[in-house]
Amino acid sequence: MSLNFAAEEQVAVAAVRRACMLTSSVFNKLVKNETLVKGDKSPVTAGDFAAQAVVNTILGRAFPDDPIVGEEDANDLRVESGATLKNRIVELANETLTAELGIGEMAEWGLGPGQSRTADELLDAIDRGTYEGGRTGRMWTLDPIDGTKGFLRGEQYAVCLALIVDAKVQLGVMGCPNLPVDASNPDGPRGCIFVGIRGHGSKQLTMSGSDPRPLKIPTFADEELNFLESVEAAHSSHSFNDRVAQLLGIKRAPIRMDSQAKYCCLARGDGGVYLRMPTGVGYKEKIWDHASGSVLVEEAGGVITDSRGEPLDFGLGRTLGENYGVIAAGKAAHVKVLAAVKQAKEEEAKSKGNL
Ligand SMILES: Nc1ncnc2c1ncn2[C@@H]1O[C@H](COP(=O)(O)O)[C@@H](O)[C@H]1OP(=O)(O)O
Ligand SMILES: [Mg+2]
Ligand SMILES: [Mg+2]
Ligand SMILES: [Mg+2]
Repeated sequence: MSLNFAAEEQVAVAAVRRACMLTSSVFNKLVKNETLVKGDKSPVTAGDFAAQAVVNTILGRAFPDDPIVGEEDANDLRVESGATLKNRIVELANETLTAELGIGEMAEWGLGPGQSRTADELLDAIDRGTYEGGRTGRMWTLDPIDGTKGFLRGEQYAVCLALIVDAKVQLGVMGCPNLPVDASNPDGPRGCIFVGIRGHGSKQLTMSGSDPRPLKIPTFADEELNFLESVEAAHSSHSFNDRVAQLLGIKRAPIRMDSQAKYCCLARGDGGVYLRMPTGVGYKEKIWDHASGSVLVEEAGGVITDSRGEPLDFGLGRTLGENYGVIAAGKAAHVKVLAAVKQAKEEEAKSKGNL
């Protein structure tokens, strides 16, 4: 029987839950000077930094020897021009770390009333996330807000945390504060946590980490299949997906959603295929954008590969290396989608050759 990572699961769920409390509460209060534009033109908010500070503080206390590959770093907060944003992040992170949640996590992990950290401690916690990754050993990977653009629009985003051991994802935990608990009731209650543990299945929990519901990807009839795809056309090619859908005879419209919430929706059967093809040259997918989603999907009975049918390699460092896209689906659907993707790629290559 494989390890069940019970201690890691407990810590990761607690950390993700606290980070989700933070991001939900900050959303309504964000003001203009609480968002920066990073070097790659993507936005980052006080919520991203503060959520990374909270999760890394908790991981640092519970597993002090584990390195972390996190999306954000504190460089922009250590300079004079970042002082206002830094103060806001310290305030938000401490509000969250000291909250009294009435569960048995608190003293042991340095959480709860009276457990405020200094600004330096919190910036250092953010910078615990600068690990380079690699092929061997244990490491965590964190996206404190995946789908920042969705977060800013008040739509879908996810707090994503995964444990990787020797380049294999063993545990993935995702918090989706805005995701309907039940897709068939889109106006009903929102907010859920998803957990995948290698060899032990996938489940959906409430936002407080209770009431586990096992997840299994259903087998879709061909006419029921549909795509889960990015909202942002710059992140993944909509036109390529349309061609693949056409080749497969798919009639249902795609579900467009930001973030790894798409993997959560795939794992519980809200949609049948996650397809993400590169839009242009240069962008490399990051390990924190796929690690937790990949184990969730696999443990719900699905398959995840690149567009050549090769497994994603989490041992290359902070990125997944050269970008061949991502296909995730239930077993039977994956075979069909992979074949259609190959055909669409051949067509594309031919039409480029003929130009
Ligand atoms: N040019 C890009 N191509 C693909 N993905 C990107 C690009 N820029 C940012 N991302 C990341 O894509 C993910 C969102 O993808 P999706 O389109 O599936 O919602 C996020 O992780 C986002 O980072 P971030 O975590 O900063 O939001
Ligand atoms: Mg980002
Ligand atoms: Mg991301
Ligand atoms: Mg992010």
